[in-house]
Amino acid sequence: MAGVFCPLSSSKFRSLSSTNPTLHLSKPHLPATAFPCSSPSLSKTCPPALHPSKAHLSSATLSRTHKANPSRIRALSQNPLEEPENPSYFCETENPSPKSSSPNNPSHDSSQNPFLQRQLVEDDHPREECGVVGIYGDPEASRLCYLALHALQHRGQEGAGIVSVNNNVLHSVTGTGLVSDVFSQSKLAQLPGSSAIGHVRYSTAGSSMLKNVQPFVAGYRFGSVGVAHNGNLVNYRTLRDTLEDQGSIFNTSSDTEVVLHLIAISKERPFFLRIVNACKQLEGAYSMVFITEDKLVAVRDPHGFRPLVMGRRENGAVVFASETCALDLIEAKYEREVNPGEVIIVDNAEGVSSLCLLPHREPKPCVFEHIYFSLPNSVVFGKSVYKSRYTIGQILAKEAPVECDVVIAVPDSGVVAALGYAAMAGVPFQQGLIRSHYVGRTFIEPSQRIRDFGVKLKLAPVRDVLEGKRVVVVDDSIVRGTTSSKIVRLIKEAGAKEVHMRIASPPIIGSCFYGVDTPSPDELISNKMNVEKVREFIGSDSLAFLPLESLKKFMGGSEFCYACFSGDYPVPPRDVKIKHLGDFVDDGLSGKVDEGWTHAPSN
Ligand SMILES: O=P(O)(O)OC[C@H]1O[C@H](OP(=O)(O)OP(=O)(O)O)[C@H](O)[C@@H]1O
Ligand SMILES: NC(=O)CC[C@H](N)C(=O)O
Repeated sequence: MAGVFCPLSSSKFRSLSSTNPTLHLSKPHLPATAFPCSSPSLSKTCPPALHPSKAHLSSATLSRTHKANPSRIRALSQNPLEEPENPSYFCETENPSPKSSSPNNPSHDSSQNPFLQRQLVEDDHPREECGVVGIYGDPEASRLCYLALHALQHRGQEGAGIVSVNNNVLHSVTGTGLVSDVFSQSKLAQLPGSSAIGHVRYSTAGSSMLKNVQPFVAGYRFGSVGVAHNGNLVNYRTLRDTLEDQGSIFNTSSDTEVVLHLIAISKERPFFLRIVNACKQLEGAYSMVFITEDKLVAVRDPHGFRPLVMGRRENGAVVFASETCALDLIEAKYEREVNPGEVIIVDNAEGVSSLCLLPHREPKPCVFEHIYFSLPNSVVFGKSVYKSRYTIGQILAKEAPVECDVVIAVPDSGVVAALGYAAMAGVPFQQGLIRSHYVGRTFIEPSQRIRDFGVKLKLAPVRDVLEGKRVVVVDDSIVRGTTSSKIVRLIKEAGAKEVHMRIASPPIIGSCFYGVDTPSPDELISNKMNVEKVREFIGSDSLAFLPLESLKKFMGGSEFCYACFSGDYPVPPRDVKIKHLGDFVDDGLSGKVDEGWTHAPSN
């Protein structure tokens, strides 16, 4: 087994292969990786003990459902992504004229526009992803997990859950809604123990039902395992079909469940090699934390699409989280990222062991984390999100200048880029839109006749800032175009003389298959229209996007995934997006049963 395990250069990490004679490693040739394997000096960090005894499984609230005949699941194919008609990034009207809510302006009147009409009845934003957390060696593990999930709430609002381990028993509480909806003092009291994992969910595979809320817990031959996953598996359907052919029965319609089945059927010993064995069969994005009776394991896929960081509390407790903002909240010091393709095992016997067991591929972290998803106070992929957004705003001001009196942001995610834009343009930044923090993200507009009600409820214009002004409005992205069109109208109604939209990312032309629930390509406005047509649609006097080349240059070239802007997918999306595979039984929460048919993209 020489050369298989690669301890990192930090002396805190050690190679299991060289020091643990009890391991029975039956796989002779695990792939070599490019991680630093230089440090011969190894030491252990041992968090407080867990008590070994017989394993049991205790799941608190999840009621399992059953799946019917897989042959009824339709195979789907997706059209190749189209190039947008015009690849230019900047567009303005020669003669800016107000395009307010006048019904005479067809380009801006949603009732005349089938594209917009469809959007009005749907949630019209890029969906968040998911957030994961894992804590080992703290007597307050589940409470810390709960706090960390609050810090990660922006990554998923459909459901939340925590699994803790106490006396070799796994305890689980999961529920739909926000972290504050799911957990109470009494629920947290049901989660004793010094290790725990947690999850906030925005679904990418499997609908928004209680049964799909993570972490999942399963019993297998030698014990129990819980998993929390951020990402999306592009070969999920194929794996599930194969497993079902072999007799596996699935409890959920989430892609994540295949991981547990693959672990259960693996013949590898010890446990972490089962995880490695399972992960080798996965394609796509996964930043995952696993919990067992005596271990916490963190894994990141070989491309490192999704973030995952490691930190440590003063008492030595080891913490993993999707973003550093979660570490900050629970006073864990950021140590480093979990590297792409790395498996980190934390247990009482060995402390922290870092293994490079998955094939090493070109890193492709998601650039959209820096543009939209992560909080600005986080360090993601080793870079400050705040700095990225600020610099992107500055670049945008250089690339797409316009005469203006004031720069405002679409809160929240446009704020930092707007600050950068204003600083570079030498124009005051002002709060021209006030956001209500009491409106949930799942707000549904009541009817088309009062179609701006939703955006007005969330964003209120400040007339004092806008009246008679030439206004630059900075937002992070345009997905379907509905937010921008409504905002332009609001700002014009508040008396702005001109409205110039500046978007701190390139046009989005492709769906994400790696954990972001973006709409299908036919719903992405920049996939259907060139910049001038998008400008007409949103009704602004000018519109400019950040050029993709400028973004790449700033982020450092091809070391990121830009698939949503370029259509170049580092891992080919083999299966189409499947939100409802296996949803044959309603758990009474989603209010709909789709009889198991997958939802085909309309193009
Ligand atoms: O083109 P659309 O389909 O309308 O989607 C784009 C909008 O959605 C996001 O905002 P979100 O409402 O998620 O708020 P946030 O900025 O607070 O994250 C994003 O910041 C854009 O404003
Ligand atoms: N957004 C995500 O990371 C989702 C994780 C997983 N694919 C799910 O749908 O639950």
